[in-house]
Amino acid sequence: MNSFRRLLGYLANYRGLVTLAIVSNVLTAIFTVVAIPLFQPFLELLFEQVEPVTEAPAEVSIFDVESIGQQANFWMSEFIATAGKETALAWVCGFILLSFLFKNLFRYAALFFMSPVRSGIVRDLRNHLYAHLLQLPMGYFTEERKGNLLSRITSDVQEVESSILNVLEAIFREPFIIVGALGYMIITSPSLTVFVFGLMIFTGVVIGGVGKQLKRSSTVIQEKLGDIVSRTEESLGGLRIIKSFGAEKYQAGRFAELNDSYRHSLVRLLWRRDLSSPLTEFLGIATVALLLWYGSREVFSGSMEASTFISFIFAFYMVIDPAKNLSKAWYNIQKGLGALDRVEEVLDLPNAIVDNQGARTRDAVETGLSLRSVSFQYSNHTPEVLYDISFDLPKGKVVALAGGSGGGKSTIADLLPRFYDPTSGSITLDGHDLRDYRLKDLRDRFGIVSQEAILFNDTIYNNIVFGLENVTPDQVEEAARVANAHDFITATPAGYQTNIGDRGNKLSGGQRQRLTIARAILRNPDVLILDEATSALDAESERLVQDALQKLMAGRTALIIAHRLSTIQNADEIIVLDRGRIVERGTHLGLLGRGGAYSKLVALQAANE
Ligand SMILES: Nc1ncnc2c1ncn2[C@@H]1O[C@H](COP(=O)(O)OP(=O)(O)OP(=O)(O)O)[C@@H](O)[C@H]1O
Repeated sequence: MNSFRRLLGYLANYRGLVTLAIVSNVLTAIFTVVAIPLFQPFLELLFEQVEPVTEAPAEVSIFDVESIGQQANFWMSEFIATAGKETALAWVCGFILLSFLFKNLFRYAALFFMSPVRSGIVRDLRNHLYAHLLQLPMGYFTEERKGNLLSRITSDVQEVESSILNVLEAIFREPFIIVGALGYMIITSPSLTVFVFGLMIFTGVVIGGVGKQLKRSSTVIQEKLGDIVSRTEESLGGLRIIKSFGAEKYQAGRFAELNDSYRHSLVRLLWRRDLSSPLTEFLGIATVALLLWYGSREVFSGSMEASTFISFIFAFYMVIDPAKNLSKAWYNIQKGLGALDRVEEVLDLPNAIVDNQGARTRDAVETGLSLRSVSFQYSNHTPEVLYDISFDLPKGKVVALAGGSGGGKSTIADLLPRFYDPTSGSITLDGHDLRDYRLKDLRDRFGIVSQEAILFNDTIYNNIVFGLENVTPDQVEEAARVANAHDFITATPAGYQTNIGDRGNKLSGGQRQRLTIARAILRNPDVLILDEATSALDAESERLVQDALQKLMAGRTALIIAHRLSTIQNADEIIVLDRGRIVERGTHLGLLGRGGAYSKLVALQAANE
C-alpha cells in the first residue's frame, strides 16, 4: 500500500489535470445514466401498459420516485398526444443519441486530460529514480547488479505506466457510472438490485484472488528480466574476451538458460492474466442469466412491470462494462504494483553518506590530509581490506602508493573523496574529519584521473567541461592544450563538437586519457588523485600522456597509485602496501637502499619489462 500512496503523491503534482479528468468523468457518468429513466415511461406508454396520464401530479419530489414517474408519464402522454407516437419516438431516440454524444465527448476529454498525467508520472518516476541512483553510496553498486538497476529504470517504470497508469482512467470513471446506474437500479427494484449486487460481489472476490497471484508472478518476471539485461550488458562489455576465447557457444548457452527461465515464468503469468477475460465474461453472463431468471419470475408473478424489468436490465447493462473494466484494472494494478515495489526498493534505499547538520564549507585546502589508524571493509560479510593505515598527504606534496595487486591502493584513494567512509580510524582535511564537511565542497577539492578513462557519449567539449559551470571555450581549449589534446581534437571532423561515441570508443586509448587529464586540469583541483593507467600505450602516446600528467601535477598535492614504479621516483613519500597493511615507507632512494619490499617490486618490474 505504501507504493500506492507514493503513486498518489506523484498524482498530486497534477492536481489541476486530475480534477479536470474527474469532472469530465462525472459528466460522462451523468450522460451515461441520464438516458435510462427515459426508457421506462416511454416503453410503458408505447406498449400501452399504462393509461395515458392527463393530469400532472400535485407534487413532485426527488425523494418520491412515484411522483417523478407520474410527472414523466404526464409529459410523455402529452407529448405523444400532441406530436404522435412516431415523432415522440424520434425525439426520444434523438435525446438518447445526444446524451451518448455528450457522454463520449466528455469521455474523450477525460482521456485527453489524463494523458499528460500518465506520461508525466512516468517521467517523474524515472527522473527521481535516476537522481536517487546517482546519490547512492558506491557500496550499493558493487552488490546490486547493474542490469537489475537498468531494468528497474526501464522496464519496471514502463510496467507501472502500462499497468497502473493505463487503468487510472477506469478508476476515475467507472465508479461514477456504476454508482449512477446502481442508484437507478435501487430506485427501480431494491430486491433485484440486492440480488445482482450479491452476484457481483461474488464475482469480485473470485477475480481478486487471481489478481493477487498476478502481483507475485510479476515480481518474479521483472527480476528475471533484470538478469537478462545484466547478462547482455556484461557480454557486450566483454565481447573481445568472449570472441578471443571462442566462448560464444558457452555464453549463448548460459544466456539461453536465463531466457528459458524467464519464458517459463512469463507463460505462467500470461496463463493467469489471460484467465481474467474469459473468467469475467463467464461470470458476467452467469449473472445476466440468473438476473433474467429471477426478474422474469417477478414479472410473471405480477410483482414487477415488464417495462420496469427492461429498463432495469438496461441500467444493469450500463454497469457491466464499467465493472468489467474495474476488474481488469484490478488485475493490472496488481501486476503494476509488483513493478512499483521494485522501483520503491531503490527509492527507499537510504544514502549512507550525507551532509551532517551544520557541515563545514571549504573552498581551498590549507594544510592537507591525514589518515589515522584507518581500517576498512566493504561490507559486513567481506573481510577487512585495510588495517591500521596512517599517513599524511601535506599540501603541495606528492605521495605514491605502491604494492602488489589487491593491496588496497584504490580503496585508499576512494576513501579521500568519501566514496566510502572508513570502518574505523579517521581521515582529516585541514584538521577536521572529512565527515564534517559539506560533501560537495569536499569533492570539489579533488580531481580524479582514473585508470580507465571514463568518458560519456557526448561531444569532446562537454566531456571536458563535464558539469562545471561558467567555463569559457578559451579555458576549455587551454586545458586541452596543457593536456596535449588540442591537436588531435582539432583534427577530428567537428573539432571540440565531435561526438566521441559510447565511453569514448571513437578515440584511441591515449586520446581518451588525455581528455580525462584535460578535464582534471580544467577543474583546477587542490588535490589530485591519480590512478595510473595500466594499459600499455605506444611510446609516442605514452610520452604525450606522461607529459600531460607532469603538467597537471605541477605544484599540486597529489596521491598517485603507481603501477609503473618508474613514474614515482620523484614522489615525496612512497607507501608500500601489502594485503591492506603498510609494509614500508620512504623515498625512492631510501627504499631502494633498504632492499625490502619496494626494491623487490622494482626488481620484479625491471625483469618483466
Ligand atoms: N567493491 C568491493 N567489494 C568488496 N571487496 C572489494 C571491492 N573492491 C575491492 N575489493 C577488495 O579489496 C582489496 C583491495 O582492493 P584494491 O582495488 O584497493 O587493491 P589495489 O591495490 O588497488 O589493486 P590493483 O593494483 O590490482 O588495482 C582486494 O582484496 C579486493 O578484492
